Formats: sequence, structure tokens, C-alpha cells
Amino acid sequence: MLKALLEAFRHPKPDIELGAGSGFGTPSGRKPKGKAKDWSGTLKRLWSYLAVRKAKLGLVLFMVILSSGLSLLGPYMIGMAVDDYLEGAGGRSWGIFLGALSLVYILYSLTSWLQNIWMIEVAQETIYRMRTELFAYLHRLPISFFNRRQQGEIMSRLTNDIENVSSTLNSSAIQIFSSVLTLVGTVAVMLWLSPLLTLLTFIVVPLMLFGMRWITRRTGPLFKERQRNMGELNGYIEETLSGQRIIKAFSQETRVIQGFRERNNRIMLSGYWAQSISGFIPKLMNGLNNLSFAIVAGVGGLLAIHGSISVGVILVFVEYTRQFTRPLNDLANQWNTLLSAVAGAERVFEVLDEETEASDEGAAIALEHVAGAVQFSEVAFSYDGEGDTLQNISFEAKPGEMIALVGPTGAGKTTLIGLLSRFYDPSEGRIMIDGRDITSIKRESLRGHMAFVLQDSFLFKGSIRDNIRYGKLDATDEEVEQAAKLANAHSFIMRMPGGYDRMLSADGSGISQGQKQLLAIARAILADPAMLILDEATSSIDTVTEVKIQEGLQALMKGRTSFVIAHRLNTIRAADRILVLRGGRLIQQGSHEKLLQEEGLYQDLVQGQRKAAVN
Ligand SMILES: Nc1ncnc2c1ncn2[C@@H]1O[C@H](COP(=O)(O)OP(=O)(O)OP(=O)(O)O)[C@@H](O)[C@H]1O
Repeated sequence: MLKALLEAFRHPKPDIELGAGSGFGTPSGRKPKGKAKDWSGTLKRLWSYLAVRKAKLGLVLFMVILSSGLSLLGPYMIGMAVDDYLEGAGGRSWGIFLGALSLVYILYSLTSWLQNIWMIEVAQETIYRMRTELFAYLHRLPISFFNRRQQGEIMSRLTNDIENVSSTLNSSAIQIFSSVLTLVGTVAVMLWLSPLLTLLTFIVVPLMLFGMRWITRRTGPLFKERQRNMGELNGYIEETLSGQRIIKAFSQETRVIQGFRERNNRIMLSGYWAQSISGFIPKLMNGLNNLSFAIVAGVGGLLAIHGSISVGVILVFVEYTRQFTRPLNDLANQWNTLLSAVAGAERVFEVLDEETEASDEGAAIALEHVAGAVQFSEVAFSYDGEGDTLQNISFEAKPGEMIALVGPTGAGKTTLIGLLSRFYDPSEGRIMIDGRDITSIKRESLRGHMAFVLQDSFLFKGSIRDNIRYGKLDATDEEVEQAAKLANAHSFIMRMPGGYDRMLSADGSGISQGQKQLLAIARAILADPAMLILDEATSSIDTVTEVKIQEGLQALMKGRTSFVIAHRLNTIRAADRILVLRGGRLIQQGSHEKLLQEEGLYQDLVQGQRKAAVN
């Protein structure tokens, strides 16, 4: 029946029809994925965050008990005063009564205010800790976690989901608790005053509980779906904003906007259904509330006429009936926020349950000094645990050598570098640095002895100076400039307005690709690592800049073990050893001269490069 009713309220012209046969149907016809039901587990975990401030929570609890007690006392005093008056005994002490009643209500306001501000303090602190923990935890997750998810979706957990938990802790949690307490207190006093009237009031309770349960069972999954949709939309926004250039280049704006509309529509529909179904709860409560009120007034009146109950008690009862259903109403009203908070908390905990990079604690050591000898022994690796991305890779690099990695696209060059820097660990074989298995070295220490110059080097929002200094945070201005000079970056920096203090935006827009590379080289020179990882730019850079970059790289590579994913013949030729990869296998290795003598992929690659150069 409710379904028919809801049909009547159907949202105006949804872009996407609701799925058939799924009850209230989730948008896009999917059944709600989440069960939104491990409530006790999620709530227990939330409690473990709150429990840190047990003492303050104890105070809040005390205030809640006090205010609930005071809210019972007021109506009781009024009822008793009326009875006194009717019996002709009240006239004597009206002044005292009014004074006492005012005091009760003033104390009630004070205790309610205190419980609120103290709870807000606990809630804000809890959210602060939760947000910090989530952020720090994200930084301990392996790269594979980020490969699987969109950045925006992850950000949504840090912002929207945490915000949902926050709003519940701020007000709803305390309101729910105080409602339950007032409810119990009211029922106890009602039973004491008149068990019969209490029983009559209770007639509506099973209906209320049944109605609430029926509705929340349907809204729980919808709230979870809405959070999920929100995460998906954020992911989409992030992706389309960062891919603006490509979107414009391929004139995909209309398609992208349509994609946004579809996702936005899914949020609208899940939000619409979740809110409108749960919005029915207060209406239901109100109706049943009025019913119970009428029963108490009617039956109470009859009992008073027969003299089996006093008018004062009826007054107290009428007030308590309101008081008794008000917490139920509050509970119903807060239910939405609570559902949404549990859905948010579940999504936060989902991330906190992800496996972090294998612990560095215990056996792992920090390396003081690294000479830079690298050895791969029969290394194999797979991203998905099934196919072999790399198989049987064995080679050695002496300290200070330059190793060039060549091979067709998808051969496994980047993956090999990822293993060396422990973004991933091999599924078979060992990688040694200075004779020590890298799994026994702390990641931070290992990466601290490496510097990366990638094709699209990441620049942070800040000055050019700060961006170079990222390689060594305590470097002086002179050291920064010295590194920039060695990297051949100094002259272009000085030509820019503001020089080293010129501010760069986060994506480094405002400077060219080649200039970005030069800054990355300066940053690496400043870091002064024993090992270098370079990904040579594939995009064509003007010859002057290219020469500058080559000179900068040579200065950088001097005396360091360098792994270069090389695309230019000149770089490859300069390498001490060339590793030729194809299909995840190391098919040739040796110097340029040696490999040129062998028939095989290397010869083909070199001939291909020469032809391209001639053309
Ligand atoms: N994160 C990932 N998850 C699953 N598979 C991946 C992932 N990254 C790369 N691969 C796959 O692993 C293989 C090797 O990729 P890799 O990036 O190492 O190649 P590459 O030689 O560096 O290629 P390119 O020269 O194009 O950069 C490819 O088949 C690629 O599809």
C-alpha cells in the first residue's frame, strides 16, 4: 500500500527510471549493494573513538539524566498543584510553587545546554581524530589500493562521510540517548500513577515500533547507496577536472556533462527515496500520538467522573503522553541522520580495514649509507596474482652504473622500477641492494636513498624554490640555486618574473613540460641520492631544452646507480648496461656494442629509431 502511496509522490521526471522488482528500487535498477546492517559492529567501533573521552561523556550522561528527570518533574508538580487547589489546600503556597517550578525549568535549560556543549566538544575531537587517522592510514596503503579507486571517491570518504558522522555525534546521538531516557522515566512514572491509563497509552506503541522498523529496513540500504553514489560523483568530478585538456581536445564536453547528469541523477533519486520514505516516520508518529492523546483524554475523563482518578493526574498524564511520544518522535526524526552516519562510518571503516603495506617494523632496518649495487635474482611479479607481468628477471648493476631499460610498450619497464622502489613486492625471487634483500630494509629508508625524475614530474602549490627544496627540506637558498645551476634550470628561473619566488599552481601550469623536468632534475640533485630512477620524456621537446635536460641529467647521474626508462638512442648508447624487455621477460642484456652484434629485438629497435630520425 505504501508503495502505491509512494507512486503518487513519484519524483517529477527522473532522468533514470527506478529498477523494476526491487521493492522501492534503487536508482539505475540495481539492488542496494550494501546490507547496511552490521550496525552493532559499526556502532561499537564508533564508540571506541568516543570512549577516549570517557570522563567528559560521563558528565554529559549525568546532565542528560538530570535534564530528563527535570523534564518529568515539571508536569508532575503542575498536576499535584492543581489537585491541591481543587481540594482547597493550594492557595497557601502559590508563590513557593511558582518559584520552585521556575527553578525546575531554569535548571532544565541549564543542564540541556551543558550536555550540548560538552557533547559537541567530544564530537569535534572524535571527528578530528577519525579524520587524521583516516588520512594517515591512506598514506600507509599500498599503491595497489589507489590503482583500484578514483581519487575523488577516496576524498569523499574523508569529507562527506566523516561529515555525516560528525553531524550525528554533534546532536543526534545525544538527542537519541536523552529521548530513550525520558521515555523510560516517563513510562515508569506513568505506571506508578495509573497502570490502566498507561496500558491504554501503550496501545499505539507496537504500531509505532512496527512502522519504524518497516520503514528503516527500506531506507537503510538507500542511505548507503546515496553515500556510494556521492563517492562515485566525486570521483567523476575529480577525473573530469584533471582531464580537462583531453576532454576539450576531443570535444567530449557534451558526453562528460551527460555522464555527470546520470551520476547526479542517481544521487537525487537515492536521496529522494531515502528522505521521502524516512520522512514518513514523523507523520506516522504524529498520527499515532494524537490517537493516544485522545484515548487518555477520553478514558481519563470517564475515570475522573467516576472519581477513580484525580483531575491533577489526568493533567500529568496528558502532559506525559506528549512527553512520552515526543522522544519517540525525536527518535524517528533523528533516525535519518543516524542511518546516514552509520553508512558514512561504514565507508570510513572500510578504508581502515584495508591492508596496509606490509609492516616495516621489527626486522626491517634503516640504511645509513648505500653504495648502489643492485641485483635482481629470478624475480617474478603479477598485478592480479594470476598472469605474470614480469617473469624470471635476473641482472646486476654495479654502484654508479647507468642501466637503460628498453622495450615495447607494456613490456614491464615501469613495473620493474616499481619493484625496485618497493611500491610492490615480487611474488618470486629476490631484489638486493648492496647484498641486502630490500624486503629487510625500511621502505622510507630505501626510498630515501633514491630520487625520481618522471616524465610528468609532480609540482606542488608553492614557489619554485620550495618545489626544488622538496628534495632536501633543510637545504639553504644557496644549495637550492646551486642544484638549479647544475640542472641547467637556473637561467630559465631567473628569466621568470619573481625568479625563485615565483609561485606555481599545484598542476604546475604556467611552466612548460621541459621546464618541469629541469626542476625535477634540480630537486633530485639536491636530494643527492645513491640511486636514481629516470623516466625519459617521450614527448618531443625543442632541441635547445633537450640538450639542457641531457646535460642536467648527466650532472645528476654522475656517480649514482641510475635506472633509466630510455627512449632516445643517445641516452641508451651512453648506458653501461641495457636491459631489453618484452612481454615481461628480460630477453637481452649487455652494452650497446654487444647488443648490436646480436640478432634480436635490440637491433630492430635501434634500426627503427634510426629510420625515424632520418624521416
Ligand atoms: N596497476 C596495474 N594493474 C594491472 N596491470 C598493470 C598495472 N600497471 C601496468 N599493468 C600491466 O603490466 C604490464 C607492464 O606494464 P608497464 O607499465 O610496466 O609497461 P612499460 O614497459 O612501462 O610500458 P610503457 O613503455 O608503455 O610505459 C602491462 O601489460 C600493463 O597493462
